[in-house]
Order: sequence, then structure tokens, then C-alpha cells
Amino acid sequence: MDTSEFVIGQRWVSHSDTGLGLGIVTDISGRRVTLGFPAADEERTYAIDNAPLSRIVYQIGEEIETYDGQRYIVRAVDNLGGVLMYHADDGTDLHEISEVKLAGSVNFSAPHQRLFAGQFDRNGAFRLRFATLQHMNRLRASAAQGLIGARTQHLPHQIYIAHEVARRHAPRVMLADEVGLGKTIEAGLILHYQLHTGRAKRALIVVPDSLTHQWLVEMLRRFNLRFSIVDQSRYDALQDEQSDVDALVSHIFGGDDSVNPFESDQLVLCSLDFLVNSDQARKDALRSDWDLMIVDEAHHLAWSPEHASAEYQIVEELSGISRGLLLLTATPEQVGVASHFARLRLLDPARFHDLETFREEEQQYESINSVVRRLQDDDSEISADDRKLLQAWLGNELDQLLAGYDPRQSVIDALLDRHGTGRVLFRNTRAAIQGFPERRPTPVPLPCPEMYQGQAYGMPGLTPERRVLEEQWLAEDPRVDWLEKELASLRPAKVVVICARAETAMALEHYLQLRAGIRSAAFHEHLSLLERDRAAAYFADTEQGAQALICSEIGSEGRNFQFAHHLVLFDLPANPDLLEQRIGRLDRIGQTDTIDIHIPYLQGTSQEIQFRWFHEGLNAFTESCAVGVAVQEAVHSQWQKALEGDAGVTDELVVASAQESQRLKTLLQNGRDALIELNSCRPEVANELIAAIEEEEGEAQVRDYMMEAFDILGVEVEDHADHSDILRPGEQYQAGHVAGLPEDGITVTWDRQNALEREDLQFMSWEHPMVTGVMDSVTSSGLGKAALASLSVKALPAGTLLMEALFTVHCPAPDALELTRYLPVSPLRLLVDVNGKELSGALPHDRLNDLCSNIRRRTAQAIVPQIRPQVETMVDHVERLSGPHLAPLKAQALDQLAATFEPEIRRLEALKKVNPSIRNEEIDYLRNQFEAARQAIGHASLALEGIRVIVTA
Ligand SMILES: Nc1ncnc2c1ncn2[C@@H]1O[C@H](COP(=O)(O)OP(=O)(O)OP(=O)(O)O)[C@@H](O)[C@H]1O
Repeated sequence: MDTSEFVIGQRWVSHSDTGLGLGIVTDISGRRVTLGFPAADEERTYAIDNAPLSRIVYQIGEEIETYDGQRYIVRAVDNLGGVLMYHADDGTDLHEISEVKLAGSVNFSAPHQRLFAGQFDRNGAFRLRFATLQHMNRLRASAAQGLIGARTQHLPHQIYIAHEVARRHAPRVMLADEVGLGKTIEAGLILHYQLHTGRAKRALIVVPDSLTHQWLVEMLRRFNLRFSIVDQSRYDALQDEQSDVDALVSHIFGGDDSVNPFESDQLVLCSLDFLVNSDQARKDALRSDWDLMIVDEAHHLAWSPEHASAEYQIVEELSGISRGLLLLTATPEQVGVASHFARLRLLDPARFHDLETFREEEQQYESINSVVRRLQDDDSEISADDRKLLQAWLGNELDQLLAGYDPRQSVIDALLDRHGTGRVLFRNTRAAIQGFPERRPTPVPLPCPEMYQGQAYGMPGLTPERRVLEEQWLAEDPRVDWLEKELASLRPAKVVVICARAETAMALEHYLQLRAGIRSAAFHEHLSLLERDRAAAYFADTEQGAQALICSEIGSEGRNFQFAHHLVLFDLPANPDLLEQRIGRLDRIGQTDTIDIHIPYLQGTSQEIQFRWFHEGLNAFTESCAVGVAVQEAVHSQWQKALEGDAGVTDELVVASAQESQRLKTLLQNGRDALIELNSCRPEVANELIAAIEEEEGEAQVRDYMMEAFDILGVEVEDHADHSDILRPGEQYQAGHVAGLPEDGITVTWDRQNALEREDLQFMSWEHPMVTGVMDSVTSSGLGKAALASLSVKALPAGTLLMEALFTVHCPAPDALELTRYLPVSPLRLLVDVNGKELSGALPHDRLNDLCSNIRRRTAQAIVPQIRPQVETMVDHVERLSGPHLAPLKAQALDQLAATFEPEIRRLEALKKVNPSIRNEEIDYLRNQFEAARQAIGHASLALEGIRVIVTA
């Protein structure tokens, strides 16, 4: 570098430290030059011979900014004794702007500007950039997107639901799989997908008290989602933090400046009980913004036309401000059909608007199902009779559907949605999934002790110990003695004991522990969350843990105890769905053994009658019985009489219940259940999805990509064992690009099976936060945006220049339009020479990578100014050549947009005919969104994302 090149007042950038911004030469003395960097408020002195500096010369047409923030476009440039004078316009007038006046910050976003400013990288960084764009594009287009990252087994029914629901804009559905089939996992998959694709940012999970910790842990270990719990202790801590002065200020000046704990994190977990009991929490939750709310055990939300429970009301209010809503319950009709309807209405008020209509619709499910079956099974013309029926149900819409893409499936979907069980209800059953272990009930009839005479029948007879002194029933109730002996004989097998009341559970546990010396733990609603988790952990411990866990009904709901195979029902609940919830603690995914259900009951009491009714009337111990509540409603008075001890009625009750159960099952199988099943899992689609996920997971691919990234970003990798590595920050570690890497490193696995077996290993998939973080950071930073390389091939004379250019689609639009769903990240690749000859086919990227080598930095710095005119010519060539590629991409995006919006608009128009509460504004809103998205796509352009300039040697 020649001393004469430097003149005071010139602007240069440091390519070894780009963060300094645009420097200004302030002193030249001897072989040293000093620059001031106003943006960083620093001064640096360099040896002129090897200063890592590049001269900044803006070209005609480029934008410049002065120190006072004014922007201009360069129209001409004069060199006045080495210092540049820009002739630039501000849109109206031409101004003379000396480079001395330019702003101190500089951001070279265009790749060639970076190259000219000396901000270029080595080959590897360009390769990484291209690979990142390619992977992002492939993953976004993949059916597996959003479903790859979970540490779960691929179960078809879950994957199908997750994929079906998560793709929806602001999904609102009820996940009603039978107990233990993985609704939490389905909800987690949906949430993960929505967060991963940017469709949701803020989520609230509302659960019963007892499940808070379980959800916290499941979200973290399975989905890498870190929730924060908002509870009373969080409020107390906040209050302690708030200084007395703050309190005084808000007291004097009024206003609500208090911190809202629901807003201090994006992912919040809260118990329903807390929201119901704390006014402040309720207000704060409602003051926040939610993209997705998940409510577990949603059967607690009771509603009737006369009365809405507090739980229902709060969820109703929250559901009004949350865009998406997932309601989870295995027993949707547990507190009646009206409540079930009201919950469906929360999800989809356009479809479910009137309880009576809802009940009437149920009558036609059977005929809808038979038409659907014929549409599915028979490829021939739709018969005249069926067409008539379809016309009656779908009106004018039928012709539109039949004229569209995949007409039969569209008609089926429309039918299910408009007149069937709706597209908001998903339910998988054990029968449909299969492969679950057997349930083996063992009745244990015991004599009724004297002390219970007088309260042996009716509801009191189900829990007669309630009215007797604890000391006495513990001593005289034969179920206690039997339990003690049974536990001893089953030892060391783990046993879950469930009874209706917390008091019974506490007394039993105390007795077993202290008097019988059986290692046990109690689990009920009066324990704090911490105590409950401790009890569950003590029970789960295989070496030193408890043999028996004595649970109350409410306390154990939703918990996972599938590692145990013995269940003791110390008493029986009145409601068949509660029985199913109890058995569901063990009968869950992950259960490997036959489940032994021990049922001690007192003879000659309502317990015996309830046992017979469940067993012989409903067969509810051996199989999951979805019709139990409906049968109970049908035989209610008979059931009550029997329970009251009317001996003559019991046999009749059992027979009538078995018949009604059979009748309802057949009816539902042909009608409602069949329709729900159609909506809930299409095995062929699920299997295709799983195949796509497994292909995408190809372990080597994500590992290969990350190894290349780690190499460039300074992360050290140590081979650990099969499929796992230890990652540590190395000497060149670039923390800005790799988030979440602790100083002492982490151990990771790239294999799902390994991740399922070893929870201590991080599961590195394409959707792990470290992987997505690296990808985002590479594309949003300048890394690899410009590179210089040398190439040696015989076919090309030395000194030939080539440019490899990458373009992506650029489409500025509000996030709410979610345009990334329709537009690819492309990377369009072009390779040109100075004459504009396109060579990308002749020299593919991989081939070029093999042939290219790095140029030493000093040499590269010297080459760049010399080849600048040719590089600019090649930029013109690639921009011209990229032009024609845009139109087909836009056309494809517009087609996809129409395929999304048009059916939605048509659906609302069809529903409006039967539901007067749908407002025109709702339909107009969709139309406006559609139009805004169309316009934005119309303005999309191709942006130059990266260049590699290749000099042949
Ligand atoms: N795909 C899966 N891979 C691994 N484990 C799973 C998977 N799906 C479910 N499980 C496990 O099976 C058990 C039951 O799942 P989950 O708690 O989600 O069921 P649920 O339907 O919500 O149950 P409930 O009706 O009791 O609320 C849990 O221990 C869960 O971790």
C-alpha cells in the first residue's frame, strides 16, 4: 500500500473490525496512518504497509448518508486532491457533499459493496451461506416442517393431528383422544410448529394445579420450550422487588404501573385454579396478548344455558383475546353435552352457534357417514339420490366443490365441517390405534362391617368411611386390611391406589406408612405443587422409592404413572368417565404390561352394585367406554334406584345398560364416531408424514451441516460415543452466531432413538434452537455474503473472472400476512463470466467447491480494487439474468395463496346461510387479508444475497 494513497479527510473501513464503522483519516506521519472512527468513538493508528483498511468509494446510483442523518443518491463523483466530492440528490435538489461529511456508521448490505469494502470471507463461509439457504428452503417446503424437533416417538395419530392442526392459521381445536394417548404431546407438537414457523410467539398454557410441573417438564424435555410459571409465589416475589418508593409513587399518582408477570415471558404456564381465585392474575392475563392458549383437562369448564362456571367464564374471556385455542380433554362429555357444545362454541362460534341445532344435527350423522363412505369407496358417478342429499346439505356450494381440485375429498371435508362433528374436534381411540396392553379386572368382594350399616346404599355407600371416625374405619374396614396384605404380596411391584377423597388418601397413606411399614406416598389436592412432585418422584424411583402411591381423584388426574402395572380402586366413582380417567393413569402410551385392576368392594352395599354396573353393564374395566355417561343419562332413574338398594332393579339395570351401551356404540360407530375418526387420523397421510420426517432427519445431513458451521464459527467438537458429540467453545468461538453453548460445553446426540433413551443428551435436530439459531444468524448477518476464491481449470485461461451469485425472494409485508408460507427462500444460483455467459449448469456449486481454493487475505485485498469494474459488470449481468425467474415464483405463490384463502371465504359464506351471527365484516376481513397478501406478493423482488468472485489461476 502506497503512502500517497492516504489523504486526510478520506473515508476507509477496517475489514478486521467492521464494527468500527466508517473511519476518517486524521493524521499521516512517517509510515503510520491514524483514523478516527466516530461511530465507535475510537481512534486507531496503523502501519501503512499492512493496514487492514479498505477505501470506501460510493458509486453513482448508491445511497449515502451524512453525519446529520440526511440521505442522498450519488449522481457524480469528483476527486479533489484525493478527497471525494459527491454530487448527490435528495429527491429535489443536487448537493455537493464532501466525503468528510459522511455518517460514521456504515452498513454494506449489498454483497458487492461488502467486497469492495474489504468485508469478504473465505470460501467456507460462502459455502455455509449457500448451504443454509438451501436447507432453509427445503425445510420450509417440507411436509415435515415443525415436526422434526420433538423428542418423541413418531406415532401416526399424533403426527397426523399435529400436522393437520398446526398448519392452520390461529388454530382452534379440541384434542379429545382417549385417556393417555398423548394429547399433551399433540398440543406440544402444534405449539412447537407454530413457534418454529413464526406463526405464534406468545403462548399461555392453563392446567389444573396438579399438572403444572408435569407440563413444565414435558414442554422442556420434549420440545425445548422453556415456560415460566405464574403463580402466587411469583406475585409475592414481584411485590418484594417493588420498592416502597414505587408503591408510594403509584399510590400518590394513581395508575397501574405494576409489572404484569404474564407479559414478562413469551411462554407462560398458569393453573386454572389460580386464575379463578386471583382477581389480579385474571386481570393481568387478560391484559396480555396471546397467539395460542392451551387448556388441559377442559372438561372442568362446565356450562349450561342457565349457568356458566367460573372456570368456563375465565377461559371464555381469555379465548376471546387469544388467536388460537387448544382444548384438551379425554372425556369431553363428562359434565354433559351442553358443556361440550359450549366448549366447541368457544372454538368455532361460526359453526357451533345453537345448542338445539347441535343436538338435531346428531340425528343425521349416520346418513352423512353412509354418504361419505360411498364417496370414499366408490369411484363411479355420484348417484342421483346421493346428489340430492348433498344438494340439500351443501346447496350451491356443491357445484363449486365438485368443479375444484380433488372434488370428492373437498365434498367430504365440507360435509364434515358444515354438518358433521366439525373440523375442530379430534379424537383417537385405542380401538383405532391398537397395540395397547390388556386390562385385567380382579374383583375382591369383602363383607360390609357393622359400622357402615345404615349408610351402605346410595351415594354415601360409595365412600362410607366419610362419616366414620378415621381411627375406626382404618381398624374395621376390611378394604384396609386387604390392601395392606395385597401390597405385601405384590411387593416389590409398584401399585397406584386411587380413592375419591383426599382425606381417605391421607389417612390410608399414614396408616400404611406408619402402622404397616409399607413405603408409600400420598398424592392429593391439599399438597403443595412441590410436595406433589416430590411424592410422584419418590414413587417413580425404582431403587429407594415408594411401593404405593395413594392418590385422590382430582389430585392424580392427568398424571403419568404408566411405569406401574397394578391399580387398586379403593372405591368406585359415580361417573363412568371418572373411572376411565383413573384407569388412564396406567393405561397410557408407554405401558408395556397387562394392567391389573384390583377392585375391593363391600358386599351388600352400593359399591357392589356400582361394580356390577361398571363391569357387566358397561364393561368399563376391560375396555375404555366412551358411551358411559350417555348410558348413565339413559338409565339414570334405574341406576339411582339400584344404588339405593332396590335389589329387584339391579339385574334389570345391568341388562338395560348393556343393551343401551351396545346400541349407542353401534349408533356412534356408524355415525358420530365414524365421522370424528374420519377427521382424526388418515393413516396413509400420517405414514407419508412420518416417512418425510424420517427422511428429513437423515442424521448425517444435519450433523454434516453443523460440523461445517462449527468449523467456521469456532466450536470444538469431540467425538463422544455412537451418534453423540461434545461441543465446546473453541479459541475462535463466535458467540454471536451460536446461542446456548455453555462455557464447559454440552453433550449432544444426533439420533432420535438415542435421544429418547438418554434424556441427559441434547437432541440436535434441524429444529433444535442451536441449529435454527445458527441458520438465522448466518442468513441475517453478513457472514459469507461476499467471498473471493481462486480456481484452476485447464479450460479457462488464467485471469478469467467468474461470479457465482445467490438470490432470494424479498417481499416486505406485515408479519400477520404470513407470506413466508407462500414464498420460497429460493436460493436462485447463477454463475456468469464478464461477458454475461451463464455457466451454472456447466459448473454446479458442489463441483466449484471442489475446485476452488482460498486466496490469501493480503493478496485478495490487493486484487479487489483492480477487478472492481468487472465485478460491477458481472453484478449487472446476474441481476439481468435473474429477472425472468421471478414471475414463475410469484405465480406459484399466488396460486398457493388462493388455495388457502378461497376455501376459507367460501366456508364462511356457506356457514353464514345457517348462522346469522356470522358478520359480513368477518368475511370482508378475510377478503382484505387475501387482497393485501396478493398485492404484497405482486411487489416481491429478487435480492442479491451473496456473491463469490472467482479468479482463475
Ligand atoms: N409420541 C410419544 N413419544 C413418547 N412418549 C409419549 C408419546 N406420546 C405420549 N407419550 C407419553 O405417554 C404418556 C401419555 O401422554 P399424555 O400425557 O400426553 O396423554 P394425555 O392424552 O394428555 O393423557 P390424559 O388424558 O391423562 O390427560 C406420557 O407419559 C407421555 O410422555
